[in-house]
Amino acid sequence: MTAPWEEWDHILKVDPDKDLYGDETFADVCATGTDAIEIGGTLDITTEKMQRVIDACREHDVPLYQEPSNPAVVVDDDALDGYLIPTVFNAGDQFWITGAHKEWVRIADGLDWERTHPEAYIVLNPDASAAELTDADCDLTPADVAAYARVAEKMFGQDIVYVEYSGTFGDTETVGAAHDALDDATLFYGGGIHDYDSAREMGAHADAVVVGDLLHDEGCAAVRETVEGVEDAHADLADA
Ligand SMILES: CC(C)=CCC/C(C)=C/CC/C(C)=C/CC/C(C)=C/COP(=O)(O)OP(=O)(O)O
Ligand SMILES: O=P(O)(O)OC[C@@H](O)CO
Ligand SMILES: [Mg+2]
Repeated sequence: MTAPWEEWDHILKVDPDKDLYGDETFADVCATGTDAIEIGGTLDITTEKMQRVIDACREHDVPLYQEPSNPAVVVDDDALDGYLIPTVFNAGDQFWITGAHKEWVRIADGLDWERTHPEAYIVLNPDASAAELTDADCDLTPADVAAYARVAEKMFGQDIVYVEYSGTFGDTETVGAAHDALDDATLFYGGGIHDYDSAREMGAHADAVVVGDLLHDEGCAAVRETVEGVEDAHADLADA
């Protein structure tokens, strides 16, 4: 069976702690042409803020996923297509590799495993909140990142590997090395995608490109350009 993310080119990450741009609404957000919405951020997330975004998106037909940054912010809601649960492969603090997950499973009143999917993060921007929080080792060569990606797929059975440069545009050689290291797993790339050209450039190295801050800082028209950029990159690869 094909997993939904295998069909995605573009993912929009909505930070529940941030406002939308100008007077834009979630109807506008859901009409950007993105393939899926991921709701998540590292700092100042609460279940109330999560729920507000879920409620605003529930009537629209874009696939909706929660990406919780800790067990306390998980929301049980049928409007969600699923839960994408990070595990940070290069974390310095073990809590973010399996510790949080153990606590979640211990305290949860039963989990819906059918809708629960892990993401193998490799966090590479040392200035991002996610890197600081997890004490990630970001001093990695393309070969190191490729090896983490391969370990994630081959030894830990991960279907999604996520190269995360949150807040800054990443190194295409590093992202390409991670992509080349994978056989079947899907490579997500996120960080600093801000226009058509940056989406097209990184789209050539990743299966799906994640756009975050741009939605809140520049709005839906700018996001729509990034959808076109990554779709054009993938059309070029299909023609090659
Ligand atoms: C077991 C459960 C339910 C959760 C654990 C989840 C883990 C391991 C999280 C660690 C990494 C993390 C914080 C992921 C959240 C997704 C993410 C990277 C969001 C983007 O973060 P930033 O852009 O750095 O944050 P801000 O925009 O809030 O500054
Ligand atoms: O906010 P940006 O830099 O677009 O990053 C997207 C996403 O990878 C963050 O988790
Ligand atoms: Mg962010």
